[in-house]
Order: sequence, then C-alpha cells, then structure tokens
Amino acid sequence: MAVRTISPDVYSIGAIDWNLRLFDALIGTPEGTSYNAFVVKGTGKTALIDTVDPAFEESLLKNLMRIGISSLDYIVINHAEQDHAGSLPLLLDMFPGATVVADEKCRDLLGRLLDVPEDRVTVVKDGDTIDLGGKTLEFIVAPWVHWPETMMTYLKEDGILFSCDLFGSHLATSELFVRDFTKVERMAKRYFAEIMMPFRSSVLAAMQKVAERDVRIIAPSHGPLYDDPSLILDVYAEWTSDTVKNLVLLPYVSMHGSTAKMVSYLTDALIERGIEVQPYDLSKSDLGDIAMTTLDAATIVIATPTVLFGPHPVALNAAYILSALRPKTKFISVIGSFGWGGKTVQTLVDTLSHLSAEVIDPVYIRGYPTGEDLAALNVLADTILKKHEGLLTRSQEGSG
Ligand SMILES: Cc1cc2nc3c(=O)[nH]c(=O)nc-3n(C[C@H](O)[C@H](O)[C@H](O)COP(=O)(O)O)c2cc1C
Repeated sequence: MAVRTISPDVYSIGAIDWNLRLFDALIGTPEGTSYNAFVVKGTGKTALIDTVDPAFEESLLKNLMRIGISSLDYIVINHAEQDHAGSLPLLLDMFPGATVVADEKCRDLLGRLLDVPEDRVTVVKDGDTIDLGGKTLEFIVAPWVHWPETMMTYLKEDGILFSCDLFGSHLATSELFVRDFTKVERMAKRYFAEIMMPFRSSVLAAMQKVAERDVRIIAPSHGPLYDDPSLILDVYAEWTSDTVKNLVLLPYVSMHGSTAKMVSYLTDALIERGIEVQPYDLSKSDLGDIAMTTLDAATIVIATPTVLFGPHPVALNAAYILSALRPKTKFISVIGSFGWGGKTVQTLVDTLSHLSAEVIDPVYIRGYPTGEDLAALNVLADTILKKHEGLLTRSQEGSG
C-alpha cells in the first residue's frame, strides 16, 4: 500500500481493502473500505495514530519502514475496535519503547479485547496535549461516536483532525483527498446511517468540539480525507438535524403476492398525493440502502404477510435493525395480509418502539386485497399526507 504525504512530516500509511464486501458480518461494503493510519513526525518524537485491521498489519510495518521509522514513541489509539487497533499487539512487540496513548475507557477495552498490558498505556483526558517537537497533538474525547471510548486527535500546527470513525466512509479509493464529493457523499451518508445514526446526540457534541478548532483537514479512519472540511461538515449538519423529508420508506416482503399488491397500490397512492416513496423488496435489497433512506424518511411503513403467527422473519429483522439505528422517523405503520390470525402488527409496533414515532392505523387484511382493502390504503395515504403537511407547517413556524 502506498505511503502518501498529507502535509510536511505527516503521512497516511494505512491500508486500502478493495475487496471487502461485508463488514462486521453485518454491513455491506459494496465499494470496499480503508483502514487509515497516520504518522506524525516531530523534531523530537514520532507518533503513529491508529493502526490497521490485523489482516493488513504487514503492510503497515512495511510503510513504517518506507518512511524510515525505526522507533515509535507513541501509538495513539482513538478507538479500540479491531479494524483500527487490531495491529497493536504486533506493534507493541516490534516497538518495545512505544507508549500507547488512549483515554481511560479505551485502555480498559484494549486490555479486554487485545490483551494490551495496562502499563504500556498512558491515559489522556479531554484537552490533554503531547508535544512531539513542533507538532502538538491534542486529544478530544468523543464518547459514543461509535463506541464509549472513542476519541479524536487534533494536530494543532497543521490544523489536521484525525477524526476516527466520525466523518468516515466505507470507500476504497486511490484518492487521498476527496475530489468527487457526489460519489463520496453517498458512501459517507450510508456510513452515517449505519454507524453514527444511533448516536446522533453524541455526534452533535463532537461536532461542537470540532467547530471550536481551526480544522483545515479532516482525516477519518475510513475512506478519503477532506482538505475542504466544509463538504462533510455541511452534510453532517443536515444528517444530525431533526429534519425529515416528505418521504415514505416502504420495506416489504411477500410470498404469494397479496402484500406485494398492497405495496404497489400504496406506492401509487402516495405518488398521486405528491409524497416521495421508496419501496424496497426485502428479499432483494441491501440493508445499507434502506438505512440511508431512513435518514430522510418522515414515515416508515413495513409491509409483511403473517408467517407462523408473526411477521415474516425478513420483515422482523428489518424492523429490528431500523429500530436499533434510531432514525428520526416521525410516523410508522404496518400493512400486509394474513390467512387466519397472529400477532404481526403488535410484534412490529413493539419492535419499532425505540423510534418514539406515532403509529398510524395499520391496514392489515385477510387474503388478497379487495376493493375495500384498497380503499383503506387510500385512507392511509391521506393520513400520511396530513401528517407530513403538519410537520412542514410546524417546521415553517419554527423557522419563522
Ligand atoms: C409458511 C407460511 C406460514 C403461514 N403462517 C400463517 C400464520 O401463522 N397466520 C396466518 O394468519 N397466516 C399464515 N400464513 C398465510 C399467509 O399469511 C397468507 O397466505 C397471506 O395472504 C400471504 O401473503 P403474501 O401473498 O403477501 O405472501 C402462512 C403462510 C405461509 C406460506
């Protein structure tokens, strides 16, 4: 993997994982990812900031050699997750004089996850600094910007924020800095929806700390870097806001066509009312795309038949994940078809209860939809329209 210079004596030496297609055995990564690691050389001391996934530890060592590093003074660990800290045990063997720099919670997790001895770790607090000689590292503790121990590191003289997972994207690219933001924005949005959305208030607190500093370069731990920070800061301001769009997310599954017919009818009914709608056939769709849509959707309608007295397991899985991601969705509903009975609607409403969204009356029918059932879907579309108009009015009053 190539070494790239970010600014004088600051290098990007991480690894690009071009072929990764599934991260954490959960998240699709259609465009691969990178594990970014950085070296900052001061006149007196040298620091490595984060490591790489252990599968790439050899390439990290080679890159250290390429830039003439024979000893490391500090290894800053912003996040204990293995894709960033996983090469630490090898590095601690290779560089016996190196001290790990981490916050207290991170020290604890490094011990538990990677068996890193406590006496190799120097604990830092929010605002602490280390002077490398003409290069000052400031540590910005950012709990729950993914995990409880996360922190960021700010290189004062160069205005570089090593932001850890914040502002990251799962994107393998040969570009060090973002050049085509339209492409990167999609991957950054997906990353935000899948990783950061459950921690929106913590992200906002971290962004406040970023705003207090003169940040000229943002260097996240996944994906390309930003030499125009406003690109990513502006979209994050929107994503972390409470604003939702006049959009319905409609994830569905259907075995024999009854629920599919209802989805198709409701989709048209929403379009006719000027409401944007995004149906996803759960048997074919990527959860990352669905997660991204939840970021904007004012309403989620889950459509499923009853299977073994409850929702189809694919729909239940989607509801569970959507609930865990805690989108800012304001309204939820359920539509679908059953044969004889079950607890589908209640199970889904209970599963989505984390969202604190208002439940709009479900349309749950027996068998193939009749004219009366389709009329009920028109009523549902009318209700969604009224609810969305109410949101718009409230937000206009709020801004007026
Ligand atoms: C494997 C299987 C299990 C089912 N279990 C139930 C059930 O527990 N309760 C029920 O009311 N209907 C049950 N049904 C019937 C379906 O809910 C019903 O046929 C429904 O109309 C199918 O909708 P779809 O055409 O959208 O797949 C089951 C159907 C299948 C194929």
